Amino acid sequence: MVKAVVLGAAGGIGQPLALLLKANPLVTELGLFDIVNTPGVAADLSHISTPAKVEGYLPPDEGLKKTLAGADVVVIPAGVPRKPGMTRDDLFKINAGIVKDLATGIATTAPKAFVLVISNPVNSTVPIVAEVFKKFGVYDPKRLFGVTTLDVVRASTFVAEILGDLSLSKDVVVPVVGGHSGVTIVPLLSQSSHPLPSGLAKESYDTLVNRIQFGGDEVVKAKNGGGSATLSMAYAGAEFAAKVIRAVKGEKGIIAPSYVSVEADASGSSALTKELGEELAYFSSNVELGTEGVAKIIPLGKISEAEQALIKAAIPELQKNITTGINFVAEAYKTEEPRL
Ligand SMILES: NC(=O)C1=CN([C@@H]2O[C@H](COP(=O)(O)OP(=O)(O)OC[C@H]3O[C@@H](n4cnc5c(N)ncnc54)[C@H](O)[C@@H]3O)[C@@H](O)[C@H]2O)C=CC1
Ligand SMILES: O=C([O-])CC(=O)C(=O)O
Repeated sequence: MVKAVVLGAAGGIGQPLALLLKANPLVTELGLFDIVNTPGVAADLSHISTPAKVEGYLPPDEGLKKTLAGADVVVIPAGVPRKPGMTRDDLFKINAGIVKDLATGIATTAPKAFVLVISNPVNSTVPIVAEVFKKFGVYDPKRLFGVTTLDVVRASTFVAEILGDLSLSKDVVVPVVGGHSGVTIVPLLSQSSHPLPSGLAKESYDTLVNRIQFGGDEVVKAKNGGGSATLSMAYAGAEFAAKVIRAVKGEKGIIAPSYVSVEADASGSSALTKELGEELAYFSSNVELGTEGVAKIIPLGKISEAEQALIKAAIPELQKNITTGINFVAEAYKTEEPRL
């Protein structure tokens, strides 16, 4: 029995993500929460002939609590998306408060759930969830994930394009590490399961790296004010959620990159710190998943000089984003009690 919950379920990501979770035969219950439209979305999905029983709630009448009751996996795509000209950090002002409130709901109703954060800026919203959980004394770093899967999905697609065969994209695996915004997105193309053409010009390599780092902007620009990636994000989010669910159900050896607290695995994190030459509280790296969430943080291993330079450029930005998230919660609790 697995209860999956989507918070922000009526949105551009929320709806297709809920559809894909409803299509997952391992999900037996699907809880949908949003400030609008969830009863309609739930009624619609409930007619699909798959096992999950679907329920949708709105804020009044303890809707959040009802949605979260008994949740095993909670995915959060609630919040505002970017418009052209904005960075992900520009979303912080609105999304930080939304994520803090939803995290409070999870901490008080489903503190053991695995929490998968999609809402941007992920580099800061994941620390926000952690800080809220700490205030309620229910924090387990193994159970908190920033969803960076879309970067991995994009890397697979763009590498397959360069190799001239899109049918390869489902098999191409490129670790993408760091965080989830611009220069903090670091593709380790030297570790691609399908090596790049040996004669690839430096300029083409740089273009590929830039496209993976700024793939989100490509979509924001094309949507021209209509938001950011939703369908590819729903696909990526459902893929990651499916991996977490399979691991929790006992499947061994499942590995996926995710933005996690380095506290989730002490030995992995000290190896990572050595590699980075810097202590970071959160970092996206390949993670082995297990029944309790993060089983192991896998260090970067051998990377190229170009990748080392990319990581060096990512670290100060990541540090700043992490501190912003932590400070936001500390500030909020100066003037309010941590309660739902
Ligand atoms: N991690 C990643 O790779 C990606 C993250 N994102 C982020 O995901 C977020 C959502 O994007 P979209 O679905 O396109 O936006 P959207 O505006 O289409 O949907 C967001 C939904 O959240 C709901 N919402 C707002 N406040 C809420 C609250 N307090 N409780 C519950 N629901 C609430 C809204 O009613 C709306 O239905 C954005 O922050 C976006 O930047 C988007 C793409 C990729
Ligand atoms: O670009 C955005 O704002 C949404 C996002 O995170 C992505 O598509 O990677």
